[in-house]
Amino acid sequence: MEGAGAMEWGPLAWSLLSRVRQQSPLVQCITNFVSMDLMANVLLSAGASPAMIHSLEELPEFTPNAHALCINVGTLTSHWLPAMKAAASLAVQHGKPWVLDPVAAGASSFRLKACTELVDLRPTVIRGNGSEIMALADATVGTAKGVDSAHNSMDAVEAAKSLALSSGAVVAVTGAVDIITDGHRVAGAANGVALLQKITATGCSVTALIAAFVAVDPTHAFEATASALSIFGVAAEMGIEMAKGPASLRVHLIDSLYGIDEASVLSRVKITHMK
Ligand SMILES: Nc1ncnc2c1ncn2[C@@H]1O[C@H](COP(=O)(O)OP(=O)(O)OP(=O)(O)O)[C@@H](O)[C@H]1O
Ligand SMILES: Cc1ncsc1CCO
Ligand SMILES: [Mg+2]
Repeated sequence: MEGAGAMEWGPLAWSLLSRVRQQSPLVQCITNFVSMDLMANVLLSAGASPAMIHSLEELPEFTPNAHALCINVGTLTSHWLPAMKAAASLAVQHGKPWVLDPVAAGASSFRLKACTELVDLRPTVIRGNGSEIMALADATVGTAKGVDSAHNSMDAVEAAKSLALSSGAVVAVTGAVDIITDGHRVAGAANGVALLQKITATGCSVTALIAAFVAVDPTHAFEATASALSIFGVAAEMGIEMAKGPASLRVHLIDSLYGIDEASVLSRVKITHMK
């Protein structure tokens, strides 16, 4: 696939979603207990195939067969970390893309160190909220508010660029405008609704959706990441038209992602190059 320089974002995002639906990539998720259900359902509704498999013993047989891996440290313990590291190493060894969600990276030194060690294992994409990306880029504990962001995504643009350059990953910061950067290019995806912040694990789930999109076009991680973020936001925009609050938005978000068609993607995707 061509890069977005030569293509419009709408058709590109539609083409990637179509590939996810056709190829149904197997996405291994090592994720927190809170997000497992929503993450698996978001992946299924987009057409991908989720597998929440995290035991160290299974990884050598399972991870090489996955099309992408998503690692999320939300409910991290010292027992889970070795499996996360082993899975990341296997993914890299077998040429599979992997995506890191550094949940609450600045909440404790244990968590920050774990996230830094995972970044050293060369994720294809890192997706976090503003506070998480700033904590990780500056290697600082204490600036975050638990798993929720205390910063706007725009506050984290420079941190995202420096993390992208130091890690080699595409870095995405979610917020009112989602920022996507490889350290050189910066794009903004302006889809989504503020009420998503009142549904736990929507950020975790969009990270897994990024893994599914990168699975079908691993050599264009920047474009795949922006497209996944925008499509998720479009599904939320369509879902909110039917929702009465966070609980029903959660349901309509999944329905909208499942049913989203080409016309909706082409008319609603709002991605712009910022640099
Ligand atoms: N103010 C906003 N307006 C529109 N969309 C938003 C806004 N804030 C967040 N979003 C969207 O909500 C989703 C989750 O992003 P958020 O930054 O809240 O993730 P998070 O903090 O990691 O969430 P969680 O930890 O609960 O999974 C993304 O799709 C993002 O684009
Ligand atoms: C609420 C919560 N706590 C740890 S992980 C998680 C899900 C949102 O990140
Ligand atoms: Mg999060």
